[in-house]
Amino acid sequence: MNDAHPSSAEVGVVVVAAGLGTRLGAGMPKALVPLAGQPLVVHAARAARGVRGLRQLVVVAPAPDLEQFRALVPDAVVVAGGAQRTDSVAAGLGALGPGIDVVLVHDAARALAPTALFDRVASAVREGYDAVVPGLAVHDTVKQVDDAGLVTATPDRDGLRAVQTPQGFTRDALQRAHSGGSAATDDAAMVERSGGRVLVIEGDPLAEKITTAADLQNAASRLRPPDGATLIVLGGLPGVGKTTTARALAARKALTHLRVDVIEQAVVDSGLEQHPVGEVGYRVSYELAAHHLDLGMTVVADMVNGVPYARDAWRDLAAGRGVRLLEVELFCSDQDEHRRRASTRVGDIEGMPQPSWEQIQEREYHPWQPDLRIDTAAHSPGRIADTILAALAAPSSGERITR
Ligand SMILES: Nc1ccn([C@@H]2O[C@H](COP(=O)(O)OP(=O)(O)OP(=O)(O)O)[C@@H](O)[C@H]2O)c(=O)n1
Ligand SMILES: C[C@](O)(CO)[C@H](O)COP(=O)(O)O
Repeated sequence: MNDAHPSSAEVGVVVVAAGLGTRLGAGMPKALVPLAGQPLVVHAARAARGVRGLRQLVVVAPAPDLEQFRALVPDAVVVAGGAQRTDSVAAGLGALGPGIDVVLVHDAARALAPTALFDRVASAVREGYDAVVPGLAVHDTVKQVDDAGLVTATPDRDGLRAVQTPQGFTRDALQRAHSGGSAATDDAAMVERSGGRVLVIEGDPLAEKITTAADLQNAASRLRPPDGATLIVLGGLPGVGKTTTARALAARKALTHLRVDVIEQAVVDSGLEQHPVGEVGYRVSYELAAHHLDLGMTVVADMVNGVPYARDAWRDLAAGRGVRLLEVELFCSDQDEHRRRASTRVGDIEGMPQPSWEQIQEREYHPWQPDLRIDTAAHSPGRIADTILAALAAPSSGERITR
C-alpha cells in the first residue's frame, strides 16, 4: 500500500469509448448506440461527472468521430483512441492535465454504472491503494481449459471476482503500469504486473458491460420506469410554500417527499457538519430520489433549487432513469405576504435555523423556465397540489404554464 492520498485528491476520469462494438453489431461505434434515447457515452459521462472531486473528464473516441463525441459531451476533453483498449486508456491518460492524483478509468460500455460506484472506488484509492477495482462474486463454477478444451484446473470460485469499471488508480501507479508498454484486458492487471497492490471492492450489477444485443435490451429494461414513477421538482425561495405544497401533494397521492431541510439537520445532528452544510443535502437527495424512482415511487424534491447546477442534476437524473420530470416553481407575488410568512413561520425541525427576510432576499436564485409556475399568494395549498397533479395526469406538452 502507498501512503494514503489526502481526501482532497483531485479526480480525473477517463471514459474509454473508442471500441467498434463488433459483438453488438449496431453498425456504429458502440458508445454512440442509443439507450433510452441517449448514446451510451452520454449515460457514462453523466455518471462520471457526478464523482466527488472531479477535476477533468476525458472521453476517448474513435478517431473519425471526434467532433460527434465533442458535441455529445461538451464538458469533456475528447481524444482519439487506439486499436486496443490499452492504447485508448494510454491516450486518455496522456490528455489529463496537472493537479490530478486519482484517475478513474471507465468503459462507456458500462453505461449504467452509478455515480455512487465512482465515489466508492475513488474513496478507496484515497485510502492508500495503487488500484481499486469493483467486482462481483462469481456464481458459476469456472473451468480453466487448454486449447483442446481439456480442463486444466477448477479454481475455487470463492476466491474469484468478475471485475468491472470504473477502476481507480493513483495517477503514478497507472502511469508506471502503462509505461511498461504491455497490454491487458484491464488496467488493474497491468498495475498488478508492475508490483502494485490492487484492492477489489463490491461492484454493482448496474455496472455490467453492454457487449451484445441482449445486454443492451437488459439495460433498457432496467431503465424503463415502473408505471407512474415521476420526479416532481419543486423550487422557489424559502417561505414561498414548498413544504406546505409537498404535504398537500402527499395527502392526495402516495409519494416520497424529499425535504432537504430534514437531511441537512440530520447531518448536523450527526456531528459531521454545521449549518450551512453546503451541497451534502442535495447530493443525498439525488441518491434517495434515484432509489425511490427505481422502486416506482413518485418523488417530490422539496428544496430551493435556485442554481442551474441543481436543476441540471435533477434533469439528468430523470433522463438517466427514463422517468417523467415535472419542474414546478412556486413564487409569492405579494412581497408583504412573503415577508409575513418568513417572519412568522415556526420551524418544525428542531435545531434548523430559519432564514431571515434579508437572507431570503439575498439568496442566490436564478431565473428558471420550469413546466409550471404557481403563485402561492393567489392559491390555497390544496388547489396548488391539485394543479400539479392535473399537470401530471396530462401528457407532457412541453408548454410552460404560469398560474
Ligand atoms: N480499441 C478500443 C477498444 C475498446 N475500447 C473501449 O473499451 C470498453 C470495453 O470494450 P468492449 O466492450 O469490448 O467494446 P468494443 O471493443 O467496442 O466491443 P467489441 O469487442 O464487440 O468490438 C468500451 O467502452 C470500448 O469503447 C476503446 O476505447 N478502444
Ligand atoms: C475492463 C473490463 O471492462 C473489466 O471487466 C474488461 O476487461 C474489458 O474487456 P473488453 O474485452 O475490452 O470488453
